[in-house]
Amino acid sequence: MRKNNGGHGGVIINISSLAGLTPAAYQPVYSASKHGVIGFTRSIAALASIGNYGVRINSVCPAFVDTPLLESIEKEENMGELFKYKDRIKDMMKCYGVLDPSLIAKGMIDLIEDDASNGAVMKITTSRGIHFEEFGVQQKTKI
Ligand SMILES: NC(=O)C1=CN([C@@H]2O[C@H](COP(=O)(O)OP(=O)(O)OC[C@H]3O[C@@H](n4cnc5c(N)ncnc54)[C@H](O)[C@@H]3O)[C@@H](O)[C@H]2O)C=CC1
Ligand SMILES: CCCCCC(=O)/C=C/C=C\C/C=C\C/C=C\CCCC(=O)O
Repeated sequence: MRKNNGGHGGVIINISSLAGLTPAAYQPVYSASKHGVIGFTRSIAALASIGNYGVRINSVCPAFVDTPLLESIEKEENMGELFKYKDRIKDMMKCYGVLDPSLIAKGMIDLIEDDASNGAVMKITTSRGIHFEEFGVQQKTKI
C-alpha cells in the first residue's frame, strides 16, 4: 500500500471509541485497548508523513452505537465481575443516547475524502455529532 514500497497509497481508519479518550469505569480493559489504538494511529500517521508513505491513518471514536455489541453487557461471561454494573452502563446509554451506525459511516467517508486528515482522531457523539479531538501537540498532516 505504501507508495515508497511500490503501492498506490490510500487511507486506513482504525476503530477506537470514546472510551479510548475518556475513563470508562465499567470497561477498563476495553478502554485501555482503545487508548492504545489512538496512540498507535497517531504515531504511525506521523511516521507515514515523515516516510512519504502516501497513506493516511486516522481513527474514529464513537460513543455508544446501535449494534449487537451493546447486547454483550447482558452476558455475565462477557462482563465477569463487572456484570453487577450493567444497569449503570444502560443508564449511561440513556443519558448519552445511542448513535445510528449510518453516522459512523458518514464520518468514515468524510475521513476518506479529506486529504488533510492524516493523524486525525474523529469523535462522534449524539450531543455534538461528528467532530475532532484537539491535542496539545497536533500532528494532522496533508498527504
Ligand atoms: N457499538 C458501540 O457502541 C461501539 C463500538 N465501537 C467499536 O466499533 C467496532 C465494531 O463494533 P460493533 O460493530 O459495535 O460490534 P459487533 O459486535 O456488532 O461487530 C463486531 C464484528 O467483528 C467480528 N469479529 C470479532 N472478532 C473478530 C476477529 N477476530 N476477526 C474478524 N472479525 C471479528 C464479529 O464477528 C462481528 O461481525 C469495534 O472495534 C468496537 O469496539 C466503538 C465505539 C462504540
Ligand atoms: C457495553 C460496552 C460497549 C462499549 C462500546 C463503546 O465503545 C462505547 C463507548 C461509549 C462511551 C464510553 C464511556 C464513557 C463516555 C463518557 C462520556 C460520553 C459523552 C457523550 C456526549 O454526548 O458528550
